[in-house]
Amino acid sequence: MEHIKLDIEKSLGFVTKKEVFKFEEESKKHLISLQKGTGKGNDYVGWVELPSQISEKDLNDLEATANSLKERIEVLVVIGIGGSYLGAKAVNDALANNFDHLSPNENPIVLYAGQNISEDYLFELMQVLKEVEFGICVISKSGTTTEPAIAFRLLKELLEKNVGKEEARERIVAITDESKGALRSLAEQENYKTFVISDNVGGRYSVLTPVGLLPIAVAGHNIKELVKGAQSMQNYSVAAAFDENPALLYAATRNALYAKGKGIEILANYNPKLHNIGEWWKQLYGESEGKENKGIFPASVDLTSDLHSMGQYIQEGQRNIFETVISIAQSNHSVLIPEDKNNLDKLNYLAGKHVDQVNKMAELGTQLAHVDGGVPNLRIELPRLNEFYLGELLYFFELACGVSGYILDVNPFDQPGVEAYKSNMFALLEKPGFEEASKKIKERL
Ligand SMILES: O=P(O)(O)OC[C@H]1O[C@](O)(CO)[C@@H](O)[C@@H]1O
Repeated sequence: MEHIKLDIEKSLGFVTKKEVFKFEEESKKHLISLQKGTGKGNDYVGWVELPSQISEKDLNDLEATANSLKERIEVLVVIGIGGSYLGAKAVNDALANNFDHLSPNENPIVLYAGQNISEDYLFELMQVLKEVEFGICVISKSGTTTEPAIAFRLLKELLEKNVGKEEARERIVAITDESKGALRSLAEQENYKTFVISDNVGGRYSVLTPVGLLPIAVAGHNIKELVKGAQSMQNYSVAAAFDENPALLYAATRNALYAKGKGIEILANYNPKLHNIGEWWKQLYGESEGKENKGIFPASVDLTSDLHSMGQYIQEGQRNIFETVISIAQSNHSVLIPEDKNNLDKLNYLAGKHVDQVNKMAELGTQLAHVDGGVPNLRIELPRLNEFYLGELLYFFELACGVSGYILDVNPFDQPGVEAYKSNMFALLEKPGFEEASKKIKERL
């Protein structure tokens, strides 16, 4: 069976193999702590065994809910922020036709809300939703996050106005905690279909729970294959030797590079469908590792597009970065560059070649240039862009993140720093309970 592969060869001029392999025993130990739940943040390691625990029945239930929504709606609005929407968006965008919005297929279009507090965004979204049959999948683990709560209040009201309370109830699904939070109470009171996010799975590790799987199923993608891919990577990661174990090797190499002053990691792709894999990955690694004044800063670029904007910096800016390239071995479609008898554009030397051959040479040329410019390169290769290998990729990144966070000696499963902006915002908005903080913050203005 073919798996996704990690190649660290082009980072070895910057760290030695010995410096990477120094983490071999430690990373194996951390893998066991994750599996046994004996490390930091062990209340939140439910995702480690999750792929193998998802049952056929769970998947059938999700598909049945997706199908019943599909019968009623043209558009599904996924309301959520952070881990409550990034995984679904990453997978949906990776698998969708780039131009689905211009030639709709039999599946509903998935839109997103609650991931910002922009009045213009919500106004324009509601204008669109007035004219279409829509449903809502509202997702919040805590059930109390302000951004999605505002969006849900507005869109629920609009939906009830459009189709009446009874029909709206059939079109709303809530995914939240089993018993706690405002969303749970609301869902129970309104009698919505609900799915549970387990207590032991944090938002950014939740893409393989209903949080990711339901919106992915509604968009028409094969969630069984996605889960199968994650299971395959779960099984492989337990058994593979260190030098063939992508998750352990990735965790070790990035920590070896970090120890050499490489404090920024840029995740690069050569296929625009992977843009939101980068966004998902940034939350996963940023929230997991950026704490106690430590952590690699996760950034991302879409290439070759960003070679014409960020390329200059990557090539010649501060030498504190390394790059991890996601490459798809074989494209899903075939386009050949045609011969042109006038050859005014001087492109005939490419005639007969696949566009992807050019893309691959751009990738290789860039990788060599960046290495020459002092940027260590790692390369992750997916045989194809499909549900199975995306499932492998997602689980690979999650597992590597847990191990990497433990090597860094932080709790990769909390995010205490996110509260700071929330408390200030609540104080500024004079939320009940924040009277003291309100007074104090206003003195600073
Ligand atoms: O699902 P919730 O509880 O609304 O949280 C959304 C996001 O907010 C955070 O708690 C903080 O950003 C993330 O960890 C999480 O993914």
